Amino acid sequence: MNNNQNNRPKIGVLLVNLGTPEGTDYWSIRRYLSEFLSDKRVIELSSWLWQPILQGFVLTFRPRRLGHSYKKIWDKTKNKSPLAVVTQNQAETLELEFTQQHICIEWAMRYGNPSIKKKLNFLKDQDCNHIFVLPLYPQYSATTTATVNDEVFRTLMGYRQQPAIRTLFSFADHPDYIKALQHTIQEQLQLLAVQPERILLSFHGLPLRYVKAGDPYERECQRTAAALRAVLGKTEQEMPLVFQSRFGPDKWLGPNIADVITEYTKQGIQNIAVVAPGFMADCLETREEIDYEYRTLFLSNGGKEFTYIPCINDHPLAITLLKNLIDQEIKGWV
Ligand SMILES: C=CC1=C(C)c2cc3[nH]c(cc4nc(cc5[nH]c(cc1n2)c(C)c5CCC(=O)O)C(CCC(=O)O)=C4C)c(C)c3C=C
Ligand SMILES: [Fe+2]
Ligand SMILES: [Fe+2]
Repeated sequence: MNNNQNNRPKIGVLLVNLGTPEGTDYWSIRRYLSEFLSDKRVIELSSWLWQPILQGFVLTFRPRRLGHSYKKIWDKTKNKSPLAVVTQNQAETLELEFTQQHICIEWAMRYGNPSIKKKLNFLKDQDCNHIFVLPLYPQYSATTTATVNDEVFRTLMGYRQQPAIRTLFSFADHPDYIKALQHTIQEQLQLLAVQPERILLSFHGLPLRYVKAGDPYERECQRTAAALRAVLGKTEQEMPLVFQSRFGPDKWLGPNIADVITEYTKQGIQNIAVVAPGFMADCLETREEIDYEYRTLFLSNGGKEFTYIPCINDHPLAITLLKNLIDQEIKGWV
């Protein structure tokens, strides 16, 4: 029963990230990948074609290989994946910023747990009749932001009394986001005896056909890259935009980070840094793929210094960014 039926808004905020397995064992990873890769926003193929490949081939072999990768980065103290640890920290730290205003801050994962449905039900039980959904993706893509919104509205289909909802398109060049990135980059560079010859801005890739069909993600990444170069005073050559995490046989957005790194080593470039501005939290794609796989690739091809610059995670400037995004979006409700 909603005790808050009058006009007085009670506000809930739901931070949503991608999702991650609950363990490093075969079945935990299989469950997670099966939900993720069955999402038609993510894999745009007919189910007749894709499900037999997914269930028969991908989910037979990939979970075992991924299990080894997740084990390398697993948070052993909390027995959780870093993506879950950081997202929870972000929400809990943010909550402290809003105690005066009685705004409920919750976090959810698009795939796996805690689910969007569970957290929306929780906010409903707290009488939140105004909910701001904040997908933790700085750059919009239908494969990430839109599928969060889909899931939110699918859940609301089961509500007789629906809350007012706001969503966020993106924050690709929001000044507070750029400031948080600028700070983490400069902080890491200050620790280095010799400055890198290149700082790669590495973003999660996307199949090229999605971009050709109208997904604005590539432009969104370019906006972030341009804003970062401007504040750091770097050229495109010094700070190139690259894409990582290719999956499947499709042609993906380029340039691919592995090709760029290999080319650098051929040119005799010996000192590089990599930052992944598209990720709000360190995860498999940064800690394992960049900091381990691409480091190994660079060093084994003759590179000398490889610096991985962490994501903004729960740095105070990341919390300021999230706080300001919330303040900006709930205006008119308070
Ligand atoms: C066609 C497949 C995929 C698309 C499209 C895609 C887009 C996309 N993903 C992220 C962020 C993350 N992806 C992560 C892992 C991951 N991504 C895919 C596939 C696609 N992603 C797979 C199969 C996996 C699992 C790992 C693997 O099998 O290689 C993660 C990390 C999760 C973790 O547990 O740490 C993130 C984060 C974005 C931003 C994006 C679109 C731009
Ligand atoms: Fe700092
Ligand atoms: Fe992905």
